[in-house]
Amino acid sequence: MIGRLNHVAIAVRDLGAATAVYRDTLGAHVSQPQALPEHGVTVVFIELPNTKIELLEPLGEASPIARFLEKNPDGGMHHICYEVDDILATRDQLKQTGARVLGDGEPKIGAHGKPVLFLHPKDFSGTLVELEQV
Ligand SMILES: CC[C@H](C(=O)O)C(=O)SCCNC(=O)CCNC(=O)[C@H](O)C(C)(C)COP(=O)(O)OP(=O)(O)OC[C@H]1O[C@@H](n2cnc3c(N)ncnc32)[C@H](O)[C@@H]1OP(=O)(O)O
Ligand SMILES: [Co+2]
Repeated sequence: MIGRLNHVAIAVRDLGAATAVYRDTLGAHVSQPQALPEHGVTVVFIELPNTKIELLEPLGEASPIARFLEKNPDGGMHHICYEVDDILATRDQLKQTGARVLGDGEPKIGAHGKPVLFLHPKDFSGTLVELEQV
């Protein structure tokens, strides 16, 4: 069902400051910021040899990561994204197991222009899971 690790996401209060840490302290190549108003976040991606790191900052009043940052003021690991071949078939299989698919259950287009879905952290060892169809 799940395939490659596409990215690990870290929620941050200040995307510029976090970008500077990864670029200047860790020597990473950081992409330009991408505002995703339909997802309530602004993101950058750090390409690593074997996967990507996504840094995300709240965008707008109804950001889904606002409460996470209230609980984790320094920021923190927010979600993990696995690649899947067929997101609708995977969703339907997961729903049959009782897993909760977040939102209206329909895939939305994510930062990579691909369909994504999110699964409730309470069903996956306290970890918010994102699925991206590749
Ligand atoms: C798609 C664009 C981009 C990309 O990669 O392409 C992105 O990844 S955008 C990422 C931002 N979008 C999302 O995160 C959408 C899915 N997230 C949600 O719907 C919410 O964040 C949700 C429902 C997971 C949590 O919402 P909220 O924090 O407002 O609700 P609660 O405080 O009631 O949380 C319920 C319960 O879950 C725990 N929780 C919340 N967030 C996380 C998390 N990231 N990891 C682990 N656990 C989490 C929270 O502590 C609550 O637990 P409790 O024991 O009841 O306190
Ligand atoms: Co993501």
